[in-house]
Amino acid sequence: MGRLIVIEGLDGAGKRTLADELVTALRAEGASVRTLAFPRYGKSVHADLIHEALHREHGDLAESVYGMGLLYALDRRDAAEDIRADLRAYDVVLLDRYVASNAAYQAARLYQGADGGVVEWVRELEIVRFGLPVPAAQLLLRVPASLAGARAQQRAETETDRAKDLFESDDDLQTRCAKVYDQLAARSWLSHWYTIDGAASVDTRKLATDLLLVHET
Ligand SMILES: Nc1ncnc2c1ncn2[C@@H]1O[C@H](COP(=O)(O)OP(=O)(O)O)[C@@H](O)[C@H]1O
Ligand SMILES: Cc1cn([C@H]2C[C@H](O)[C@@H](COP(=O)(O)OP(=O)(O)O)O2)c(=O)[nH]c1=O
Repeated sequence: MGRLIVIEGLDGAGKRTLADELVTALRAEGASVRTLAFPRYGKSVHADLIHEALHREHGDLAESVYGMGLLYALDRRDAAEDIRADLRAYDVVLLDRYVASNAAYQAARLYQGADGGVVEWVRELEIVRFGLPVPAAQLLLRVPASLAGARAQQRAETETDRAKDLFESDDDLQTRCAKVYDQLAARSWLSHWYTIDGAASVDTRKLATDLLLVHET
């Protein structure tokens, strides 16, 4: 069995960039790696509905914290068998966002902390009820909300189809979300968290060797 490793952080933190660099570093160490990003836009009807709701379609759907949380969870539920198969076939399954994104964002939307009701609702729904695999380790790519916002803004201006969505446009939400992520990491929510300073340059070679020492899932 391989290791399920998750990258978490704010919109624009640099998760996708880190994932790309980490794949290269892990392969250089001889590991086989499979990557997947949530939400699975273009592959899951739930993810496509999320995208549309975050771009102001589907009436008041995006206003419902639990409704949106459920769509994210259903997208992952549909991917659970594939993740389990990948864990049997690869040394590392690297995910760009996973269950903790749902915990952090929905808690932030409700002005709750990591000890609040919605974080436990996410755990109960996704881990207990849907039986999603628990990550071997979670990486919090930590950057100030202002820097993540600036990077997301730059990306929106330079890449097509990356106009900021409802969550990305809400600076206060991102600031609260950063706090919930810190709390989840401090509580080792679901598993151990590595905190990475995303404002500095990341030593992906060292990170890769550390991750290969993590117990298999
Ligand atoms: N370490 C970094 N320094 C400067 N810019 C970065 C860094 N990491 C990512 N970026 C840029 O910031 C933007 C957001 O990065 P991305 O990896 O897409 O973030 P995320 O996946 O967390 O939303 C992209 O335009 C990317 O090129
Ligand atoms: C995966 C996931 C994302 N989110 C949020 C985080 C982001 O603000 C938003 C979209 O995810 P994101 O991966 O940032 O997509 P994009 O490619 O559009 O930047 O959804 C949740 O609230 N719960 C989840 O389970």
